Amino acid sequence: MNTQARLSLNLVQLETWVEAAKSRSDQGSLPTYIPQLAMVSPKAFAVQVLDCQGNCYLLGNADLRFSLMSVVKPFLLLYMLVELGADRIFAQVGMEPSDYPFNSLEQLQADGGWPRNPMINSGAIALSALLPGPDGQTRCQVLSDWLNHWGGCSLQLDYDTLNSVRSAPNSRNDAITTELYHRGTISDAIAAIDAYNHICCLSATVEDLAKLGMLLLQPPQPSWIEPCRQVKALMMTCGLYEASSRFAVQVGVPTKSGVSGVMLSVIPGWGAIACYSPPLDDTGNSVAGLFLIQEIVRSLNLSIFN
Ligand SMILES: NC(=O)CC[C@H](N)C(=O)O
Repeated sequence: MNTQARLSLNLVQLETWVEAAKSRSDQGSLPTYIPQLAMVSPKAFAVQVLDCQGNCYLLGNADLRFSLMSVVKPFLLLYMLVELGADRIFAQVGMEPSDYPFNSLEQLQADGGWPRNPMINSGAIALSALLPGPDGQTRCQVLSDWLNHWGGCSLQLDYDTLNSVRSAPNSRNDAITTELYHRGTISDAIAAIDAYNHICCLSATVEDLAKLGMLLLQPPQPSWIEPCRQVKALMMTCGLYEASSRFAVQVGVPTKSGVSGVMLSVIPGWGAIACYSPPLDDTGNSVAGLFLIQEIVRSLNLSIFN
């Protein structure tokens, strides 16, 4: 039970926190390994907060579309848990935090080819192998149709970013995929990495993302309650890679980041915070996003551990 009352948001406060967060973004840098992500404006910014009463707070550029990158991972996991069931999925990937960065081959090798969790690249590539369809495009369409239907959002494949991903071979992801294949975790390496690359390049606005967050907070069917709970637990323990534990202690809400600079927090009983600001810290998390979520959560007593 919460001993401290949770407060509601107002736009004036949000503006103050946004300005403070934006001023910190020059401490971060844009990723260069996907050329398209290095071409965006580091000043680009948008945030949408949707609460469980249906109130919506939006600041920044509402029309801005960005690729989900790793923020698609909780939703790939949700699809898998709902459609294939927890037994099948947790035979394919673990539920332990990772000690190494999100694209670590060493972690996968140390674990004998069994991905630590679905929030890192190895885990998401292993789950992409279970999406139905012959190729990445079809598999991505299956996932985006499903999410658009249930989330009431409009995810679209961003071909420019997909072409950019393909233009700069990612030796780490390729090596992870090869390892998964050789250890027998996946049987079709090409379809798995192709599907993974496609789904990371689904694009959204902060509104789309906040709606997806609400899906985790307000499961549309009773059978989704357990999958949604499991996804939120894994966002809390693994969503920010090596920074997950620190963020859980210091802030305390399930959160997922993506290398495009996107962040999503879901706060049971309260609402969702979707934020986009491209400059990243060393772990690959948005500098402004981390700060903004921390300010909102602390100021309004939203930690799930209160
Ligand atoms: N952290 C991320 O967002 C990683 C996603 C990106 N597509 C990659 O594989 O590197």
